[in-house]
Amino acid sequence: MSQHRPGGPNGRAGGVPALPDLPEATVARLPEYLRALHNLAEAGNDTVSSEELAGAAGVNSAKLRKDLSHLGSYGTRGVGYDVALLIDQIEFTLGLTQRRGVALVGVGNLGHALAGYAGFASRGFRIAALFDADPARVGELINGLHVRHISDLADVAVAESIAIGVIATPAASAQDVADALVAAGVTSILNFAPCVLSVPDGVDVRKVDLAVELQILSFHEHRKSSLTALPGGLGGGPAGLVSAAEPEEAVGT
Ligand SMILES: NC(=O)c1ccc[n+]([C@@H]2O[C@H](COP(=O)([O-])OP(=O)(O)OC[C@H]3O[C@@H](n4cnc5c(N)ncnc54)[C@H](O)[C@@H]3O)[C@@H](O)[C@H]2O)c1
Repeated sequence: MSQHRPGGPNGRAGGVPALPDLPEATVARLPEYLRALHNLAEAGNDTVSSEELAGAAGVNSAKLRKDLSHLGSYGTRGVGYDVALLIDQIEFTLGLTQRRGVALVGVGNLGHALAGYAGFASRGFRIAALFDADPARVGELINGLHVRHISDLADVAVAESIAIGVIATPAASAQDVADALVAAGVTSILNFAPCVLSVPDGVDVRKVDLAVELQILSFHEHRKSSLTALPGGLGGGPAGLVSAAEPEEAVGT
């Protein structure tokens, strides 16, 4: 994933007290902690040690303690963290205590799968509107929502308090869709189209591209095979290739 965040999160919350800024890598790990905490709560755990929670979230415990200290959460020596309290703190920090309306634009192969996914609601998101430009798709009922024409976006965005727009159109249309979302007052965009979007300051864009993830894994496969092919194994290989590779944990932290 990549992120473009020109404006930063502070100072534009419109009446809501400004949250402390957090390192981007910490923000990216908070949802993992939250998922692990919900699992622990469902299994009947009231408290959790930093080691247990770190293991469940797949990070090291020192990093977890540092991340949670940004939230003012330090746990209790010998007891650990209060699971319910930590869930509240992370949900508050991530802004999940307020349900945010999501509009999905582009209801083709990918859009259908996203629109039909029940997991968003259980994690705090309501898909409130579906849009497409193809008249043949308009009116189709998916998961209780009728697909609307993209020309209705501005009106529906206001009526449904849309906060986040998801773009699942071909790349060629994605910038137009982003412009329409921004014009409709949407300030957060999740872009599945394989292209870079240009947006004004104050609009956050996150990009999801599974092909990029596969290409990164391909690089690691390629690198592993180049290392094992060398006499002596690790430490060899083309110098630039080996020195350019950093452990995933070290990136952006
Ligand atoms: N990020 C990922 O991992 C990932 C995975 C698969 C597909 N994709 C991307 O997702 C996008 C959608 O893929 P798909 O297979 O669902 O394509 P698709 O052709 O099946 O669906 C695209 C839909 O967008 C609609 N559309 C086109 N222009 C529009 C506009 N201006 N406004 C509203 N709707 C518009 C089309 O009518 C169509 O229904 C593509 O950009 C594709 O490259 C990304």
